Amino acid sequence: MALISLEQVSVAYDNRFILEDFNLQIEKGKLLSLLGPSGCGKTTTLRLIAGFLNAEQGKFMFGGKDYTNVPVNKRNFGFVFQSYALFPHMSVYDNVAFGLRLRKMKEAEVKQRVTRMLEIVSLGGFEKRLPKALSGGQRQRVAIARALVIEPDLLLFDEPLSNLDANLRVNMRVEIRRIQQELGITTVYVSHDQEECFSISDQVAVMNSGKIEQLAHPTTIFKYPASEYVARFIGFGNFIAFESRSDAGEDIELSRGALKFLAAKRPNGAGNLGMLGAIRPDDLQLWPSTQEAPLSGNTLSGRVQVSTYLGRSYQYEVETELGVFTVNQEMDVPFAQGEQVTIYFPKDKLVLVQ
Ligand SMILES: Nc1ncnc2c1ncn2[C@@H]1O[C@H](COP(=O)(O)OP(=O)(O)OP(=O)(O)O)[C@@H](O)[C@H]1O
Repeated sequence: MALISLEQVSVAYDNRFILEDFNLQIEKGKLLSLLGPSGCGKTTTLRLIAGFLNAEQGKFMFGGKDYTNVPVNKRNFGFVFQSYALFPHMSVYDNVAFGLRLRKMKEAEVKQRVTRMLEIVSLGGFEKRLPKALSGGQRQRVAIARALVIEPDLLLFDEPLSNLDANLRVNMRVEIRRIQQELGITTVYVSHDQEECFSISDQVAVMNSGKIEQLAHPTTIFKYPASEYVARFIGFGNFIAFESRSDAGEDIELSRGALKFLAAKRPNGAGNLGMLGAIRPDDLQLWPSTQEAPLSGNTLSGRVQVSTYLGRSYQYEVETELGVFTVNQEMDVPFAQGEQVTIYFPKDKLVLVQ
């Protein structure tokens, strides 16, 4: 049974629905991310779960109990926000101890818990420091320790890493995942950063205008986006609108005018619905048109319009009779502008979406 269940929830601001008939289930001990562009309703969903916001309609079930009208202070949930919101005049120790003292816990136990939690977030020895004497990453770890020390039934993160620089973000997300798994704590994590969500989640819910477009394991979303929206959001930069499709054993035969293409069926037989083909720029390869592509698969003739150097690879904009394709390719000797090329892509990299 799911630990969290949002059932047919609707939330409106100023008579405008932000979430409508919204459903979401999360299993105990899992980390689920809400991923989507700015304004799609991620924070609203999190605030609803936290209890900062009331739904117009629908139910929020937690551990089999109706939590819809349970006030914030009666929900034993921990929060970590984008701005760490530490108490500036309190030491690291007192910041972390705050929630326990509020619960009137005995000082001996407070000490035991705070010490253990500071060890978990690798801040043992920092007890007496004030927040202003800490780095951004250390402050965020104090915020995480403060949220965890109350042993919450649920942990809620809202863009917790967006104020940190790139290297620290990567380290911190590993840290968050490690702590979450070590303590087996159910977590909802909001971010608009795809890589961040994919790297730490058991499940990712991709949101679009207050609806979940796809909810699945990160690898499933990465390989098999369910819709054009999800495909675009996670970097499938090339699309072909097919005119016909037919079953051909292991494959699906597709056509657009006189051009024929093949898509591999998905291993579990599911998905690959629709007539719109999506391919990542990294999954296309270019060959000089004078050479034959060495592998069997899909090909399309084109001409290099623009070539840009990305460091590890080159990015090409290639003009074809089906529009402009973006190709990322690692190579020592790049294709020149105006060069005639063949675009090649294997059938298992062509994904059909709706
Ligand atoms: N208090 C409010 N009053 C009116 N409209 C609001 C309020 N809070 C949010 N909204 C609107 O609700 C929509 C969803 O906002 P929400 O904060 O949930 O988006 P988000 O996906 O978290 O975006 P971001 O990544 O920018 O934080 C937006 O269009 C926003 O303008």
